[in-house]
Amino acid sequence: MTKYVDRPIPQISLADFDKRKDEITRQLCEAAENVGFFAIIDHGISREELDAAFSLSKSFFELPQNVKQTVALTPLNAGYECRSQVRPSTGVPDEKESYQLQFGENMGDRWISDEHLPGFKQSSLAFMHRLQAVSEKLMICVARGLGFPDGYFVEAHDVSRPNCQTVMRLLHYFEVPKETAGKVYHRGGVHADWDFITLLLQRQGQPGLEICPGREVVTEWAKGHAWTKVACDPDSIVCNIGDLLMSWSDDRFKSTLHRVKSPEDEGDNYEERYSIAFFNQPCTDALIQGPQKKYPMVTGQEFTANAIARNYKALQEATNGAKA
Ligand SMILES: O=C(O)CCC(=O)C(=O)O
Ligand SMILES: [Fe+2]
Repeated sequence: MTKYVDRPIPQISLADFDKRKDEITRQLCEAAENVGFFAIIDHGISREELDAAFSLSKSFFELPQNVKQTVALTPLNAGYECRSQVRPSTGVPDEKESYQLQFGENMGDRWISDEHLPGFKQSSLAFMHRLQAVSEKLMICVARGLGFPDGYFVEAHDVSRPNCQTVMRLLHYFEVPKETAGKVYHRGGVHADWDFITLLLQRQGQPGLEICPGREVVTEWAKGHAWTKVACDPDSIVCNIGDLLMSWSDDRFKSTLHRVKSPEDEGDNYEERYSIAFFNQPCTDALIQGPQKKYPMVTGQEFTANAIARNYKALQEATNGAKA
């Protein structure tokens, strides 16, 4: 049985943003320093827009496998993958499929064609811009909180530039058999995100996301630690700090371990699950260094490459360890 502990996940309203920037900055900094997760409400994206985005996602995942494979995942994190993401924490692929969409040149020819899904690219990009607009509000507050000019992080994540690396990820977790016969079906193994801030959208009645604050446990992938269930409210956007912002804030803001629970305990969600994650990533030439200069300056490209290499190394160690 998993150990659980109730930790409050702060809720932050973005209503009257222009008038309330300083108040929101205070709330956001407190959440980022202590929990690493918070939920935003009054973000301006309507229930209809959210429903439409999930319908679009479903229409993609319902395509035949050979059609989805026409946009197979590239090393630049664009395109479709199925049961291929292996987390260092588990050593086996997550029971899911996902489609990574980017604004910039990394996307190449990985958009599903209009022939298969008319208007998919246009509708997805329009929705990505809506999530970008919400992200930019958070970036302004983070900049204020860290003593940078308001536009500092917005410029570093400018999605109108071809070298932008921001990703919207459509996720579909497969149904898990109720009789697991001892097999653990990992949905989203324990990990921390390596981006700036992640925005996560969930569907009513499709829970599963759990967090484990305490960066010190990262090397053990939170095994044996107490988890907190994140409420599955379709009107709020769950946000978490990623490794990039942790580093860019000289470790003041915490990138938090999280997972999508493997259904195995009483009351777990065994049904299929859809979610949408929006990973704010810097332009490749953005220069990254915190106000106290705790870490050497790196470019956006170097930061992302280092994160991928670190993950790969951890994976090698985990899978070699499992074989030994
Ligand atoms: O689907 C979810 O709820 C979380 C997804 C996630 O953590 C990720 O893709 O990094
Ligand atoms: Fe994540």
